[in-house]
Amino acid sequence: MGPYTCKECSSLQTMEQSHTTVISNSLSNGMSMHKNHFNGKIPPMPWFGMDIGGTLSKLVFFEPKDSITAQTEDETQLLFNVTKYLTKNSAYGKSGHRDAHQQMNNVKICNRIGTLHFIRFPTSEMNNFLELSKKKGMAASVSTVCATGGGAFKFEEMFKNELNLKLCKCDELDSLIRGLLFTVASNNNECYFWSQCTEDEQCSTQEYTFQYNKYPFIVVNIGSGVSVLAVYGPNNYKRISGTSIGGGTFLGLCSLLTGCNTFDEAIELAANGDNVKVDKLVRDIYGGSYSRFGLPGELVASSFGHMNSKEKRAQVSREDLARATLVTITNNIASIARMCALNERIDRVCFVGNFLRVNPISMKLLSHAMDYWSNGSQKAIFLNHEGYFGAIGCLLSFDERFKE
Ligand SMILES: Nc1ncnc2c1ncn2[C@@H]1O[C@H](COP(=O)(O)OP(=O)(O)OP(=O)(O)O)[C@@H](O)[C@H]1O
Ligand SMILES: CC(C)(CO)[C@@H](O)C(=O)NCCC(=O)O
Repeated sequence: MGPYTCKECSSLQTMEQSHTTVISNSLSNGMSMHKNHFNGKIPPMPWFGMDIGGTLSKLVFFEPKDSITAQTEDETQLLFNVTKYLTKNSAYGKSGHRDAHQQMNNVKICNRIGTLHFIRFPTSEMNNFLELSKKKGMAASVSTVCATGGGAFKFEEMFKNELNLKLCKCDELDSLIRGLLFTVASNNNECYFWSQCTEDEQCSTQEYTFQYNKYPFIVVNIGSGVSVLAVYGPNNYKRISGTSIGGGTFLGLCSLLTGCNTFDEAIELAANGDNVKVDKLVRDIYGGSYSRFGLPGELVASSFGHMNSKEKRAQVSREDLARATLVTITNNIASIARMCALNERIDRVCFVGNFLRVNPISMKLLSHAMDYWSNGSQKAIFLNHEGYFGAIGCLLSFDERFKE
């Protein structure tokens, strides 16, 4: 992960030519931060980081809360208008949402103290987002947007043509790791795990003190598709595996099988269904467990294995099908994560990505699978800002640009 991942941003490149002062590091994870004084100024606000994914676009907005005033009256007014629009609403247009519960206070970026606001909208609504940005004056007020995810490449021309905005492109996995390390370093209560996941009633979340400055660890990013990374240091990671069977697959298959229209609806259906009516279990084949190889009777032997029977098909509900789809996708991800962790000899596995949004069923399944098959040696860790690390890391790379 190089310091200059946003190489294409010409305005920032110009800024770099002015003199740079090293400031103290607000991250204690080894990523040193520097402040560039281009004529004594840092880039004009508002500051955004954007992660344009295959399904969802994530926008992180930095609202300054310190007493440092803007350089010009125009800047103050523009910032005021944008801040008011973004922070006084929690819905934007038809499909934009602000996740107020994830708001991060007292964050230090570019030596400014402020609040991070988290907004998401479907990437398929990009046209409407650009229209709204124009209408609300956001585009006019912003000089630079750091963007990551595949969409930073796919929509680059569109941003230029529609908003006259040049995207400062950052790599999505660099941004993910940078954002994750920063967030964990900034929030003591960012990480948690699920304990006692075999007993559904007793299964609950517990805060996890993640020693983020201790390496290595695995990151499994479950977005539309899945990327598995092994992180060996703040600037040292590799993408060790991936699968196309991810969050997009769950939503796609679930929509086909149940006719549901949204992710939240799919999860709600799954919460009220039973996969045992759809899946063939070990006990359906053995009459009990296959003890010789440690396969309990309740284990799914064959996902959707009952669905070849017309009789069984007549007995399943939409809820059962949604549950079976969720269990199938999640178990497959758990298997890949386990094998990766084993191969790399790493025991801490962080699961992130918006597939885990409002999705305790998958988190419990992942936790149980990691724990059970590793005899307790591998640990599944979850983070509160699940799907926003790419966008956070992207905003930070704005800051990182000011390295000497
Ligand atoms: N409101 C939502 N709308 C659509 N999908 C959602 C929503 N909330 C959660 N999801 C789930 O999150 C997944 C997208 O996650 P995420 O935003 O992390 O990935 P992405 O950046 O869009 O994808 P990729 O990284 O593969 O390009 C969806 O495939 C779906 O399973
Ligand atoms: C293509 C990306 C990296 C886009 O975020 C993601 O969707 C992904 O990792 N998909 C899985 C691709 C694979 O390894 O099979």
